[in-house]
Order: sequence, then structure tokens, then C-alpha cells
Amino acid sequence: LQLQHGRDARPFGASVAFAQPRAAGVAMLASPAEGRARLIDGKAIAAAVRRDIKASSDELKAAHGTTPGLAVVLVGNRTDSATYVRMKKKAAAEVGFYSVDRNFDETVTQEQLLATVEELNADPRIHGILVQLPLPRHIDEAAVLESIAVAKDVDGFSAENIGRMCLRGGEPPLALPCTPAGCVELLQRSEIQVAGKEVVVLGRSNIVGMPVAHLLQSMDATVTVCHSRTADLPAQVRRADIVVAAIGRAELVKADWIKPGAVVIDVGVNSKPAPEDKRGYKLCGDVDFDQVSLVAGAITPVPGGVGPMTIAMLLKNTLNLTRHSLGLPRIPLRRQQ
Ligand SMILES: Nc1nc(=O)c2c([nH]1)NC[C@@H]1CN(c3ccc(C(=O)N[C@@H](CCC(=O)O)C(=O)O)cc3)C=[N+]21
Repeated sequence: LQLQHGRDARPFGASVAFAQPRAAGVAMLASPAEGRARLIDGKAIAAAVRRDIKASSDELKAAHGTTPGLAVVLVGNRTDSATYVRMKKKAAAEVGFYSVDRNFDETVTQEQLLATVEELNADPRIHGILVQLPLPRHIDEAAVLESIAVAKDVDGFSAENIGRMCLRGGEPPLALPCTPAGCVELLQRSEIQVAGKEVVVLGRSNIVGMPVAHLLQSMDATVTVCHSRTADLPAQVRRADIVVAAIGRAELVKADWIKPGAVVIDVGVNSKPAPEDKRGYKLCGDVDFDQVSLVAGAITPVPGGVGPMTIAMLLKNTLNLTRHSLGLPRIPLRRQQ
């Protein structure tokens, strides 16, 4: 199982962050039936990241008189997008950032959006620009994203930042895509080693699957990317020491797809009917959490897993772009393993 990778492969060894440290992870691998997977608490880890960001931002303000500034562009009235944008603005306010929003009707033209991005590109109070996705179909999403100045590309979606992330050596990207960076930060703060591991990523989207695969590969994982045309998805997932599920299908990943002791990172945000809930639905991930947590070694919940980390990484990117604009070195986007 995971131990065949040798000295480095002790995913749960020596963790100080958890109440019951396990002896080098061996007990867990030897008897997966002993209990449930360790819960990777994204909500708590994100709160710790936000505390670090606030301290670092306060220091920057004191030393340089500069307040990090984030602009959020929202088009249309999708309730999910409105919720995410509200959470992002609240998180920015809580760490003391300046933030502005630009809201547009569904009928906005491409020219109007491009003009708004240009105005924000030129605004010295703004260090990060986020255009909430998805955009309406009549808008050329790629053209709008590429119009954001690379120095303000807080999502790390530009060809230049993605290219730098993929290339070995050379300049690192100014920002990493927030959800992939959040997945990595969760693994690192949970002391889960990545080097040498078999990682299977489900999904190849520009915003999650593709960048998270490259990021984990750059950390010396052996990465397989699966997608809608993959022949035998369960068989691929069964090989994985670490599974990253980002396909957008509610509870698709089942317990018998999971190698005992594997780490499961659930990026999915789906809703499922829940008559007992006052909204009539509840959030669920791409993973069948209740069953998979009986087999996995560690797992992220939905909600309370990757989602809060995505927002924490948005703040981290905003802070780093602010530092970059002042000629300061960035706070490391990820610690060395
Ligand atoms: N330009 C752009 N950048 C993005 O980063 C981006 C985007 N567009 N479009 C949509 C996706 C989705 N996304 C989420 C952020 C936070 C949670 C989150 O915090 N979720 C909470 C639950 C929230 C709830 O209760 O609805 C949780 O998982 O605990 C989820 C999803 C960012 N996205």
C-alpha cells in the first residue's frame, strides 16, 4: 500500500496538529476497519490561514502604508455565484482588505466587461481582480480573463501564470489558482506527504482539475488525470494514494473505488434534495462521504473542506500581489515538503 514508497511515505506520521498521533500511519493502514478516516477540517485550517494573512497584512500596512485591495466582478443573478462573492467580500473585510465590487446584469456586453477590467487594471488601490465564473454564454470568458493584468490575476488563471506553474525552473507564477492551492495547503498543513505518491485527479477543468494535477506533479507526485472519456474510472481511482475529486457529480465516488488508507480530497460542490433542510437541499461533494470515510485514511468534508480554503487562498494571493506591487518577496505559496 502506501508504505511501498519508502522512507517518505508516512502520510500521517509525526503530526502535532491532531489529538491522537498514530505510529507512522502503520496502524491505520494495517486495520482500516478500526474506525473512520481522519477528518481534514478545512474550516479550521482556513481560519488559521486567515489569521496568518491578517497578521502579515497588518505588518505590511504598518511598514508601507498599503492596504491590499481586491475587486470582484459579478455578472447575472445566479444564487451560488452571489453566495460565493458575498463570502469572498466578507473574508476580505475580516482580514482588513479594501474591496470593491462591480455587479452587472445578465445582459452586460463584452465591451462593458472589458472596459471595467481596464479601469480596475489602472486603479492603484486594486491589487487583485476576480471575475466570478461562469459568465453568461454570450461573453467570451477567455477574452475577459486574459484582459486582466497578470500582476492583478488573483485567480492565477492567465496563460502566463498557468505556464509558469507548469514549467520547471524559471520564474514561479505570481498567483496559483485558488482551489488547487487550497488543496495543497490542506495536504501540507495536515502533514500528508505528496512526493512519490500516486495521485488520481478526477476532472480536467481549467480552474481545478488541470492546475491541481500540474501543481501536485511539480511536488513530485505521479499524477493521473481522469475525465468523462476515461475507460474504467473505479479501477484508476483504486490505484490512488491521494484522490482529488473535481468532476461535479454528486457522490459519484464510492467506497469500493478507494484503496484502504488513501487520502480523499473532495472539491465537488453539488446540491442534493434534503426535505428536512429549510432550503430543501443540502450541499454534497463528488464523494460518497459516509461510505468512503469508512475506508479512507483521511478525507475532506463538504461543506467545510476545500471551499473555505479556496477563499483563504484568494486572500493569500491578494496579499502576495500587493507585496509584488511593492517589490517585496511573496509569502511562500506553499511550504517546502
Ligand atoms: N473566478 C472564480 N474564482 C473562483 O474561485 C470561483 C469561481 N470563479 N466560480 C465558482 C467557484 C466555486 N468557488 C467556491 C468558493 C468557496 C466555497 C465555499 O466556501 N463553500 C462552503 C459552503 C458554502 C455554502 O454554504 O454554500 C464550504 O464548502 O464549506 C465553495 C466554492 C469558487 N469559485
